[in-house]
Amino acid sequence: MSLALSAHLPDRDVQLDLEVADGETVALLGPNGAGKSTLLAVAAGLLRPHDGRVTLGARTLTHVEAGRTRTWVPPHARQVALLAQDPLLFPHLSVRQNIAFGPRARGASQLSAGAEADRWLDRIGLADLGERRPSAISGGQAQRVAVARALATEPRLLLLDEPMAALDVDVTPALRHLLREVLSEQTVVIATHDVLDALLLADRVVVLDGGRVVEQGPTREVLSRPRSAFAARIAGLNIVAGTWSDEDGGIRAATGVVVHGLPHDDGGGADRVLPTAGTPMIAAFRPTAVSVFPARATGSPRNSWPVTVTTLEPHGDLVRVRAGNLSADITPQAVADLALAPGDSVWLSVKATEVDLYPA
Ligand SMILES: Nc1ncnc2c1ncn2[C@@H]1O[C@H](COP(=O)(O)OP(=O)(O)OP(=O)(O)O)[C@@H](O)[C@H]1O
Repeated sequence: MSLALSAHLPDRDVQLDLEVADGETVALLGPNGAGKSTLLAVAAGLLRPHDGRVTLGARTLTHVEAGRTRTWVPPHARQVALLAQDPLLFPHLSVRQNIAFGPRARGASQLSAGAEADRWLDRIGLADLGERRPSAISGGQAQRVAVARALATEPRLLLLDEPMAALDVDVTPALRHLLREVLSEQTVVIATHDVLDALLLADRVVVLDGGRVVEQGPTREVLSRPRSAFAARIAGLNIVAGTWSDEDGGIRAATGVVVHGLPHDDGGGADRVLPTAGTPMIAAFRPTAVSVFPARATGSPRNSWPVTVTTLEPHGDLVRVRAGNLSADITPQAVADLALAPGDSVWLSVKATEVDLYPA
């Protein structure tokens, strides 16, 4: 079922708008406090907006105007399943009974609800553990059971709130694999911090920040050409926003910094068309393309900016040097040669050919 949601919650300074097509999986990305959980709670009927509407297919689930409720379907009658970080299984029921609970509540006979639970146990690879209590299985297994229990209710919309967050990293691949398999025919909204969830599970990502949608699009497009600071961070790219300047042959940021690069053009080739002056654009480049120098770099067409080092942190085999919003990944040897430390004044340098420029 397609979802359309619009919600204004002035007490949280939140205005959220989201549309999800039938069968689509959308990942909600954003920093803490961006509004991801609020959006899921509004969709699930756990939170009433001051103004807003939630429709699933042709059915209105929530309709509130200036605090006055016009339509309100309670959570249990929405055919919406919400799966939280904590699997919240019924502790006094067996794993199998937990899964059979939804079909039973919908009026299925004990026999057919049990058969449905057995199919799910098989599908999640836990056929041997059906008679155990939730306290006698692992956290990763419990989360699989929670997925099965949610889907056994045949929801028209599935909401996942950071489903991997409480799990050990070694069990997340198995759960992600299961989700990828079972989510394909569902309409799903998944709130996550994790770029892998977005890449492996979602058709589209919606980036929230400060209670608003700041960016959205197909997952690959957003991660390869991010426009918001958060999407750039999870895509592992530096971005600088500015406007095209003919005279600089690059973009000029509000801070006065000029970034030279290759303007994106769809055709490619010799007759590339330069952007019009003043066009808002983003410059993106990888931290591994950035070098750190004690003085201004010269030589091949380069960008070179004076910065102050804020932090140094390990990043794989390299060291990530952060300077404000910009990062450079350099070798530990280079850090030692430069005797780098936070507070140092250095120059960051990146070749223009390493910088991708595209419309903001
Ligand atoms: N129970 C609450 N009462 C009042 N304000 C709240 C409540 N929960 C969240 N907020 C506020 O609503 C805004 C959105 O928060 P929300 O929890 O939806 O963000 P989030 O993206 O889910 O963050 P996180 O990743 O930390 O869970 C924030 O400004 C937050 O402080």
